[in-house]
Order: sequence, then structure tokens, then C-alpha cells
Amino acid sequence: MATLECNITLKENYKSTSNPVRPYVKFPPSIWGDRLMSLTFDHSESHAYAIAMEQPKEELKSLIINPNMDSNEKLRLINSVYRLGLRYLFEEQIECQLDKLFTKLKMEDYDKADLYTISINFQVFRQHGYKLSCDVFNKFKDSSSGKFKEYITADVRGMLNLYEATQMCMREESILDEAMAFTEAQLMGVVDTLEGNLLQQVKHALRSPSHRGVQMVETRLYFSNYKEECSRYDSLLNLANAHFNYLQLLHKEELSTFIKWVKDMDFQKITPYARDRTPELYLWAVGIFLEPHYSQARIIISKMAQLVLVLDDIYDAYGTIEELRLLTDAINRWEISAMEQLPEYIKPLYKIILNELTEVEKQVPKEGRENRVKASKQAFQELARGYHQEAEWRYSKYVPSYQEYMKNGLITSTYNVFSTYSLMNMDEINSEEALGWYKTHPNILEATKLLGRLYNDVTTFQFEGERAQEVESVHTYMKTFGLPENVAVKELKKMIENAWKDINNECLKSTEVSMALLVPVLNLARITDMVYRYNDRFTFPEETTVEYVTLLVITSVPMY
Ligand SMILES: CC(C)=CCC/C(C)=C/COP(=O)(O)OP(=O)(O)O
Ligand SMILES: [Mg+2]
Repeated sequence: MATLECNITLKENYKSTSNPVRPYVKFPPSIWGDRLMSLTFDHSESHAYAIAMEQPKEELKSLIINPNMDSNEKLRLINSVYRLGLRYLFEEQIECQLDKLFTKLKMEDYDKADLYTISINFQVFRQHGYKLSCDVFNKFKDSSSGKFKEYITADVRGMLNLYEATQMCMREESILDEAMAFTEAQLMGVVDTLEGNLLQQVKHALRSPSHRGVQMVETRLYFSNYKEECSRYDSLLNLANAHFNYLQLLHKEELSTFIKWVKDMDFQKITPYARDRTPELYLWAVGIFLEPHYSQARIIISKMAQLVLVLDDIYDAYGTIEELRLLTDAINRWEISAMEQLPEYIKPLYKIILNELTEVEKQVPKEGRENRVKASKQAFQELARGYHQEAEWRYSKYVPSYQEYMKNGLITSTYNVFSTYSLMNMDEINSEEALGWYKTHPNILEATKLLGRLYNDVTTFQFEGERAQEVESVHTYMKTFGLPENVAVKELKKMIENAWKDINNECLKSTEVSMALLVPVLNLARITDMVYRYNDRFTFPEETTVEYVTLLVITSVPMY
């Protein structure tokens, strides 16, 4: 693959202790140049969009609760609201409507409904945590052959929505596994014969199904590709339009703030060995939180991700083992005097790490502030120890067992850090309850960490090759279970799919914790899918990642 050609060599840069041997990696440079240096945003424009949202928002509220609207029509409207990223504006109304509709639902209601209608129903209920049974799709299967009925293949819109619906499957839902493979193959077979919006819809779904995509990107593409759905109601169209413009200005401002911080901290100079991926990191932050009121959270998460990125590249691409031992110790100590023990080149970075958390502390919600910050710091320290463990294994040429590797690999997935930093910024959450929940190692978080670690390794083990020295899941799995590479990869990919099923299961309505707490974790799984589905789109961001960042902060929003 041409994009994966990066100069990864074990270079002997230096010979003596003062000139140490470094596992030096030359990552591809940033591809942005000065393109994002002059993002403009105007606060009065932003205010105008906020005002423009008010009336359509009220109109849409009335529409959603309208008792005379046909239930399938209502679910279709709620689907559009969800896919346009507007759900947070109508949380109460939607929940009340879905509660009513779901309670009175009978399987017979679906006897006469077509594939499209049932698939939309299924998506809406599952998106909002209601477990509509997958048996609703049984009628599309031929009971004697066990295959899907031929006639549904002519209904491309129905097939597309069945494909989208299958992404919400859980374990033991074999009809959805079959439907996913069937619809994917069928859609791939017809995509070249399609045109207009339907072509765009199918093309994008095959590349990234909506449920597994970065939601801000998905909503923006829905607005472009689903013109019919968006313009069904004037209020929906007007609200979506003003909302996108409003968000785009906000995102431009946030990205500018983050770019300025990276520049002010002088990362290019102090960490020249690390990947330079500022807008790509910001995309992670937008992926975790979409709503405008998380503006500060996105900036804080972007900064933290920059620190994690640099740390990752020191630990597995630049530092010597002696330096890494000192760095880990200093991060564990977490006090400015520990800087003395560090090599000169790491000192400025260490200072930023400590300073940033102190700065952040001033900005996080008052409720449980101390504990929120403490948990984030501990997660960061745990990550450094996890990176260090990997480095020690590589240094001593020890290949751990798969289980040993994964115990540490769940930590180096970085998702404990991302989750605690997300939580740190959520003022609607009771921190004590949330931190207590984290400590129980909830299934959704464990599944997301597993997905993150495995997806990353399965996609990158070949080009990380010599550098990783088999300290990754593919080789440890091959060795532990005595399997050839292709079988190991296949089994790990199956585990990734199962992790998705577990995540979906955990997103069903639960009384255990607030649903709001699950969202950033689900969103981490989605970003992982976007980044690692085909290759490492973070290290090699050309095409998709660049396209997405451009779409969010550069391309203007279409008017119908
Ligand atoms: C999740 C995010 C945005 C974190 C910051 C950047 C990062 C560590 C990316 C993964 O790099 P990698 O592929 O080199 O990871 P690893 O070294 O763990 O395989
Ligand atoms: Mg790495």
C-alpha cells in the first residue's frame, strides 16, 4: 500500500551513552502546512445562527410530540433528527414518544410493513436504547432455503437501511450477521448502477456505516446526501442548516485555539521526533463530544491527546530504555522537582504535562473537581507505565503471551485516559457515581479498550514490523495459540466484531448509570472504527481524515 511507505528503520544514530542508539522512526510530516493557520470566525455571525435556530426548534418540538402523526412517519422524523446530530435538543420529547410507541408495539404491527420502514424502526429504537427484537426481519427470509428473499434485493433503499440496522447487532443475533454480509455484498454489486443521492448514500455507507462513523462527520454527510429526508419539514431543514453553520464556527474557533496552543508550546521544536497531527487529534475530540456545550471539553481533550501522542512516540519510537525508565519514574512522582532527573530534551515536555493538568483543574466543573482531576492524572500515569512495560519487553526481546500482552494492551489503548478526561468535563454527571462505575471495569469500557487495541494492532502490525518486535496482539496471539498469521488475524477481527456487539448491548437502556456516561465511550469505538477500518488513517491521514477535517471546518454548509 503506497500510503504505508514511511521510513521505519532501526537507525544507529549515536554510538556512546551520550550518543545513544535510538529506535528512530521518521513519520510522514503533517500534510496541512499553513492551511489551517487562518481559520476565521465571527462571533456576531455565530449569534445570528443561534437566533435562527430558535423558531424551527420550537416548531420541531411540536412536530415530535404531535399525537396525530403516523407512528412510522414519526420514527422517520426522529431518525432524521438523530442523524442530523440534533437529538440533544429534543432529548425529553423523543424519550417520551419512544417510550409510548415501544410500550404499545406488537410484532403484528410489522406484518405488512416494508423493509425500509422496519429497518428505520429498528435503527431508531436501538439508537435510543430500546431493544426491538431482530425477529422483525424474519419475514424477509425464506423459511425453506434459510436465505433472504430475492425480491428485497430490488429495494436498494430498503437494503441500505437494513445494512445500517445490522450495525447495531448484538451477540446471538445471527439473522443480523447474515443480513450484514448479504446486504453488504448486494450493495457492492449495485453501487455502480446507482446515481444521485442514493449513489452517495450507498457509497458512503459501504465505506463507513453511520452507527460506526464519527458522528459529527456522519451528520454533516447526512445533510448533504439525504436531501429528501432533510427537506421533508421546513423546520427540520432550517434548524439543521443554522445548527451546522453555528457548529462550524465553533469548531473553527476551537481548532484555532488548539493549533495556537501547540504552536505556543513549541511542540515542533521540543518533540521533533513525534507525529505532527494537530487537526487529526482535534477530530478525535469532536468525535467524542458533538454538542456545542462541550466546547471547552473538546479543547482540553485535544491537548491531552497531543500529550498522549508525544508520549506514545517517545516510548515506542524515540526514547532509549534508560530515558524511558527515568521518564516513567518522573511521571509517577508527578512533581516539578522530578524534572531534574530527566534528559534535557524531555524536560520541557514534562513541564507541559504537569502544567496542563494544573491549568485544566481551573476549568473543570466544581462538583467533584478534585476527584475528577485525580482520576485523570492516575489514568495518565497508568498509561505511561503501560507504555514503559511494552518498551521493557521490546528491550529485553521478550514476547509476552497474548493474555499478558492484552492486560497491558487494554491500558495502552489509551481509552481509560480518554474516558476519564471526558468525564472530567461533564458537569451533568455526578462524579462520585461515575468514578465508582469506572472502577467496576464496565463491559462497555472494556470492550472499547479491546476494540481499540486490537483494531490498531491488526491494521498496523505489518508496517510497524521491526519496531514493534512482535510486542503486539497478532504475533503474541500467533505464538500463544500456535497459529499462522492469517488465522490469527481472522480470529482477532472476529473479536473486534464481538466487541462491537458487546458495546451495542451495553447501550441498551440501563438503570445502572446515566446514558450520558456511555456516549463518550461509544464514540471512542466509533472513532477507532473510522481510523483503523482500512489502514492507520491517523498516522497516514491523507484522503479520509483530511477529507473529514476539511468537511467540518473548511467546506461551507450547503443551502437547499
Ligand atoms: C488515541 C489517540 C488519538 C491518541 C494519541 C495518538 C496515538 C497514541 C495514536 C496511536 O498511535 P500508535 O498506532 O502508534 O499506537 P500504539 O503505539 O499504541 O500502537
Ligand atoms: Mg506508537
